[in-house]
Amino acid sequence: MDEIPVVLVTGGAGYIGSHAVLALVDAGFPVVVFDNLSTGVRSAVPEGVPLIEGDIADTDHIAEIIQGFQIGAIMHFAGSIVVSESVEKPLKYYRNNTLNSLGLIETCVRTGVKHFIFSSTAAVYGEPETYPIDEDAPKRPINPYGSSKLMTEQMLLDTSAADGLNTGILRYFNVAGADPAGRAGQNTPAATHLIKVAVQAALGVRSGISVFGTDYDTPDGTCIRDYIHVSDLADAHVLALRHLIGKGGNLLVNCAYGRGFTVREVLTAVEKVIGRPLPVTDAPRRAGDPPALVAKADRIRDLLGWKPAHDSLEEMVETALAWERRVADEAKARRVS
Ligand SMILES: NC(=O)c1ccc[n+]([C@@H]2O[C@H](COP(=O)([O-])OP(=O)(O)OC[C@H]3O[C@@H](n4cnc5c(N)ncnc54)[C@H](O)[C@@H]3O)[C@@H](O)[C@H]2O)c1
Ligand SMILES: O=c1ccn([C@@H]2O[C@H](COP(=O)(O)OP(=O)(O)O[C@H]3O[C@H](CO)[C@H](O)[C@H](O)[C@H]3O)[C@@H](O)[C@H]2O)c(=O)[nH]1
Repeated sequence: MDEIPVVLVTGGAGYIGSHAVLALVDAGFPVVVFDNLSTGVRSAVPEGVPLIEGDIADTDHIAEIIQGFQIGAIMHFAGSIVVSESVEKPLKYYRNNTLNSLGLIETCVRTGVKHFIFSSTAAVYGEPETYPIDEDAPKRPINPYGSSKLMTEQMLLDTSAADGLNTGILRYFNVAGADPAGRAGQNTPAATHLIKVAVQAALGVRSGISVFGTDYDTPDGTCIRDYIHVSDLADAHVLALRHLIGKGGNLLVNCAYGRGFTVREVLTAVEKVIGRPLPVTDAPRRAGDPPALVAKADRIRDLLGWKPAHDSLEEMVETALAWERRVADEAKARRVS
């Protein structure tokens, strides 16, 4: 590989961004993190990696950083991510995920950044008519979160065609787990993700867990999702960057394993790992939730040679649990001292 760009990671203090930072550093890329710490935390950024606190809305600040650090590639994780909140506060999502991305993309073009990798989502597909969902399936988001991300995808594709920005659009399905070496995990205390909430309930950090919707048209009535381990996803980002550096152009891939689990199956896996039942309550459907999202996940393997290394539900649960135990132990130690 002839070019080793300095990579600016927006949202690098967050859950997925912090794992991508580890993967980039492990692969030998110089990295700079930019984050407003709205949900991310300073401690998620490894020692030796500069963390610049700021908001992606501040394009002058971004331009200064791009020029100062001679940034050649951007991985854009910063955004608002809670589907149900997007239904209640759509404009927050259009501002942070669409408008702020527009400013960032414009700044990249203006300052000559060559490569841009974007965190998109399975939520762009809405309620697909055929399964598994391939990348060319119709995009009909059913919540503002998905719409806000789809608009950014389109801006990137158009900018790539007009200005030659090499663009990687990575549509993540449901991301779970934590770094198997224990260096990172999901830090957001109010996180809403199923596996995170379930392991917190297992440890008594939460009093229990609700199953949102038990009357979906699925084998056990609960929603189906295609869960992907965060470290496999982080590796996919490094491969995507290498692909753009080597080949240029565009890349648009689903990031998933291509198989789904119901909410109840996930909770059973957590119970198996902890060896006891969870305090589970059935609850009404949550706004904006599609019944099933399972990917056709061949393109990422074919184009990038991606080989998942952590693709068992058990490992996702175990690594999430190990991280949550560590966070709980640290909090306990702080209370005692
Ligand atoms: N977690 C998932 O299952 C999932 C699935 C699909 C797509 N995604 C996408 O992946 C990306 C990362 O998600 P995550 O789960 O790591 O969430 P996260 O909340 O842990 O990380 C987002 C990070 O962006 C920062 N941020 C938010 N708005 C910002 C702004 N205006 N300026 C600067 N920093 C800002 C936050 O402080 C945080 O560190 C998001 O774009 C999300 O939409 C996540
Ligand atoms: O306490 C909980 C939490 C979740 N669920 C259910 O578990 C499934 C997964 O929910 P998550 O909140 O873990 O994830 P989402 O599918 O809502 O959304 C996630 O994956 C999407 C892509 O599939 C988006 O990108 C989004 O950012 C990301 O949070 C859903 O059916 C949800 O209703 C529960 O039953 N109880």
